[in-house]
Amino acid sequence: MIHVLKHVESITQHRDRALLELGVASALFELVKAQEVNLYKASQHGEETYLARVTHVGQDGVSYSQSEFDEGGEPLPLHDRPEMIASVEQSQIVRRHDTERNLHIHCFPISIDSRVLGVLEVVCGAPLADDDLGTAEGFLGLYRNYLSLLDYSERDTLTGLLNRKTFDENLSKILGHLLSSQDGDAATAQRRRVQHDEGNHWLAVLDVDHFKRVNDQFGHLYGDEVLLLLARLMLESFRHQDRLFRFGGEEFVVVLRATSEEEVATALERFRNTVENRDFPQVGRVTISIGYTAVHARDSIPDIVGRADEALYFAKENGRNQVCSYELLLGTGKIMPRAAPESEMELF
Ligand SMILES: Nc1nc2c(ncn2[C@@H]2O[C@H](COP(=O)(O)OP(=O)(O)OP(=O)(O)O)[C@@H](O)[C@H]2O)c(=O)[nH]1
Repeated sequence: MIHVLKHVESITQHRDRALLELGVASALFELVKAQEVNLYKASQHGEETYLARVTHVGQDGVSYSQSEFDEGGEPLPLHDRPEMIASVEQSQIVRRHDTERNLHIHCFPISIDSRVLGVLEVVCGAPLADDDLGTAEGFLGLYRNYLSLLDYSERDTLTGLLNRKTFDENLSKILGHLLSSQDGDAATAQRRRVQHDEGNHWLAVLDVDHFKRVNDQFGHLYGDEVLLLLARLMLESFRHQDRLFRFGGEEFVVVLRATSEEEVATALERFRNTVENRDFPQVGRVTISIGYTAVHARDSIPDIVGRADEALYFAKENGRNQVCSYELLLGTGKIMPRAAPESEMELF
């Protein structure tokens, strides 16, 4: 009992998803004497659901993805693993005997508010006894509750998008990853490049045009409705690995991964066009302006946001309802380079 409580204490001291997940997997690995425990996260690509392994605890060691932006191992099409399909679709624990390896695989669905978030896989030499099944379910319940709390503190209450606090944390993690893949040894850098082969990171700031007029003409409630609908359109338009934030007011931020500037420009232009052609209830036509920039390893967060803001400011000053790239504006001489900090301070 004391042993179990120690695990609970260690799990609940984390405010970081990856550490929380690692804590749950390690606790189960030890308590039910598993051969390995894996946590898979579900994601949707079109019609197909994929599972990516984000946490692994086994006799060969421990591994986990360190960032929201690190998708972990290669996504696994769900149809390759029938026990996982059954677990996700029927939302119940499914057990399979892998006769080749003589292992018993137990799949526990992880869902919150009937949304399937993933699967916890517990691999053992023998089927789990009722007591151990109870332990696993208990830890899953703890994990789910804790995840809901984390989710609540990370989201903007009006739109449900990620909030400003989460933005700083996420972007710091990305910069940390970029730096370590630049500075690390060649093998690590190569592995990270493979993991990140979906391209570089870009940051876009989106702002509703003349939003004050919407509030003044239709009232604050309709203004809020516009923000809510806009957030929904963002969720529909951008890809699952792009991160969407509400920065406050009528300003939104998207952190995207793309292989080229054209790809980012196309995604943002498509979204601008979607908004322009949408009929917002009562309010009618709404447009947005967007500024974006590339994210580099040695960037600071204020610098990145400052560059995207400068491109946004240019879009606003030059007719609104358009997408502007900081780098393109700079390259064509439409804006001046931003002043470098006067001196670099070192703090000890
Ligand atoms: N309804 C609603 N309005 C908000 C919220 N947060 C900020 N606002 C309003 O958003 C408006 C922002 O106006 P401005 O920054 O002047 O810009 P704008 O009218 O959008 O004009 P441009 O950005 O120059 O195109 C203000 O009227 C704020 O009161 C919110 O959560 N809900």
